[in-house]
Amino acid sequence: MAKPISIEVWNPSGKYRVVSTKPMPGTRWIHLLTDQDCRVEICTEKKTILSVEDILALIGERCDGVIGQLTEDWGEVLFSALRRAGGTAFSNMAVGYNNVDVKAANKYGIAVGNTPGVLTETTAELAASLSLAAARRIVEADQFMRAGLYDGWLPHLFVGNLLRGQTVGVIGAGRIGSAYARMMIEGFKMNLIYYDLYQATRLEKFVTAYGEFLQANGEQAVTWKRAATVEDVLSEADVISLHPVLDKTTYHLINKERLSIMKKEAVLVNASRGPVIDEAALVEHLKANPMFRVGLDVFEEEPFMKPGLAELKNAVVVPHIASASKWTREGMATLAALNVLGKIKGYPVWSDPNRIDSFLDEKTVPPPAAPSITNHLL
Ligand SMILES: NC(=O)c1ccc[n+]([C@@H]2O[C@H](COP(=O)([O-])OP(=O)(O)OC[C@H]3O[C@@H](n4cnc5c(N)ncnc54)[C@H](O)[C@@H]3O)[C@@H](O)[C@H]2O)c1
Ligand SMILES: O=C(O)[C@H](O)CO
Repeated sequence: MAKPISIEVWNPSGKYRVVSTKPMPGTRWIHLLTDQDCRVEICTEKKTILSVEDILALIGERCDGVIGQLTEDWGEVLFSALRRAGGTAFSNMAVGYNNVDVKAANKYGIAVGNTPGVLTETTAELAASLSLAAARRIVEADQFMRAGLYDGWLPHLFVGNLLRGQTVGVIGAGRIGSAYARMMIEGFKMNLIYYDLYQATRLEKFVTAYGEFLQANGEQAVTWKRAATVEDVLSEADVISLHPVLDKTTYHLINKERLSIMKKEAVLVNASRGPVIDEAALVEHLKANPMFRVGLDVFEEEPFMKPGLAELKNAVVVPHIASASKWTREGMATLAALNVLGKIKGYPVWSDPNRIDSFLDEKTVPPPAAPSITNHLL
């Protein structure tokens, strides 16, 4: 018999049963559900990554909707079980939903929600932090200090890269990629080259206007270029940050060949999804090119790093924390809960998943809508 899963229950007499596979920050998301007649069951198992079997046990015989996490494998098995339990709604507590088999969800009539917008600036700020940390060798220098090795200022000590006036490359100039680009351009007066399947018109207008502003103030204008190929970005840029969705077009987008065309002293940042980079090829490239630096928030086979990466001084590594600010994580929990509630209640999908502020204002009642449903099943 399967081991029972430990849960915390809110509003036991609620009509609709909503399960969250993890405790999530804040309590607003819980109250939004319980105020609308939901019984909320939160999995409190200590285990970090739940298996499909664990989640099947959580879904049980009757379940209206589930809030899940990007570490879980949401496919045929779970969606069919959710359907059998009478469920119609699932939401990831994440904007990325490459862990979800949307075709399987469609087959069982389950709406799939995600949490865009609320994490855009937070994630871009972490990508900017990784860019600076890698360019200026912050982690290496910190370790040096703590090891008691500093015995005085030296002309060559931890010399890194200057960002001002250099070129920032962005691959995937959607919400986060564009926010990151604006930070690097406005903050460090970098020029932009980007690659995306679509034109980033608002970003281009921003760079043009900022360039004109700088010029009017006697400074050199910043410039932008939309690249025709990924290779153009990789060969031209000094700092490159990856922000595309993960799908079959972006799997191993950065591979051995593409690493080889990058500048020897370039900085590469990844706060999108690990498999966008062939991590084994990256380790080899970092070993062969000690002046090439990376800042990584995500890894190909989380929670693991490919052999050799942890020993490399030219890599800054953090554990998938790009959206980890209190406001953002509470907002993600709220959006995920409202996606599930919206489907249960039969509300329409919000018209613009890029404008979700009205769901996040704690002082007002959120609109009767599901903030972001990716498969239009409402
Ligand atoms: N590290 C983290 O904690 C964290 C946090 C938030 C988001 N993310 C990841 O970042 C991704 C982007 O989030 P977003 O809100 O900016 O999404 P978005 O949809 O606004 O942007 C994604 C962009 O990728 C582009 N794209 C798709 N295929 C491409 C290709 N083959 N080549 C180049 N560009 C391509 C799209 O056109 C789009 O502009 C998410 O899907 C998620 O995986 C990670
Ligand atoms: O896709 C996402 O939202 C992240 O990876 C976690 O914030």
